[in-house]
Amino acid sequence: MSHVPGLESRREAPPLLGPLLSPFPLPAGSWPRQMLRSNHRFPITSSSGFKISKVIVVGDLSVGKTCLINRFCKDTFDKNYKATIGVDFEMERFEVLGVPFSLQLWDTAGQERFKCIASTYYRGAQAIIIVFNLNDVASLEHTKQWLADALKENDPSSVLLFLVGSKKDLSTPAQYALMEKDALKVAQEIKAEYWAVSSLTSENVREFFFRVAALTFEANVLAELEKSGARHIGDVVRINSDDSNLYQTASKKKPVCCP
Ligand SMILES: Nc1nc2c(ncn2[C@@H]2O[C@H](COP(=O)(O)OP(=O)(O)OP(=O)(O)O)[C@@H](O)[C@H]2O)c(=O)[nH]1
Ligand SMILES: [Mg+2]
Repeated sequence: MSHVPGLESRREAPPLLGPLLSPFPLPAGSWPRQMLRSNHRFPITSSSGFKISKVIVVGDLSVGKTCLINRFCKDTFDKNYKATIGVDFEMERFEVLGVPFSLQLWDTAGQERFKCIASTYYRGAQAIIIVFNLNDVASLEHTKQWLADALKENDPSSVLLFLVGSKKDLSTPAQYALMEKDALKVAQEIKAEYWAVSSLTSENVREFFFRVAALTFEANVLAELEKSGARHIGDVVRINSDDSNLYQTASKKKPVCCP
């Protein structure tokens, strides 16, 4: 299983990465519990803005949003469908090069009758994950509407977009290849990164959320640096699968370029 060096989810720290990780205690405070379900107790704000990112997960009913989050956060899979009512919530904690970082994962309801409740939680997202079922082309067609609704409450120029095809285990390779073509086209149109996952087998689930964490963390660090004016020409902030250093300062003569 691959990983991003320097980026670890707290619950799944593999022993090999021990030196990069340091345990950190749960902060005091608690979440409002109405409509929410969280496995951790955290204050909702942080003194450092880049340490928490809000991520919303949207898409048609029964495409597998809840299973995706549960596979990553709890390593569980429930084959029985239980509709999400309004929203659910999970917090996943990471450490990126020693910096505690959390993703707030907002699991929204796909059922029409709960949509207006769920949409009140869209605001302030730094990433939008739009899920569709790889075996249901209508759910892919609906992704643009889900995105449009989510973008009404967010800044389209700064939000990160992910298009996720779910239930890959149910497709034959030939069926998957066909659907992938359409999905890549949609992803290109909406400028989203495309992933195909299976919550049943776990395929790509961890890799996908680590990617979300890496990109949102990077975006937040850049935004903080811009805000504080601490960033100089020639400085590079980057996280990708080959990097072990989050922040590098390059000389002006020989800048290091982002990939
Ligand atoms: N085979 C297979 N089934 C899946 C997978 N992911 C989800 N399912 C099944 O699909 C059904 C719906 O999953 P949910 O995660 O509850 O769907 P949802 O998108 O959260 O639905 P709403 O909360 O109504 O919006 C359940 O019966 C799951 O067991 C998967 O990767 N593979
Ligand atoms: Mg659900």
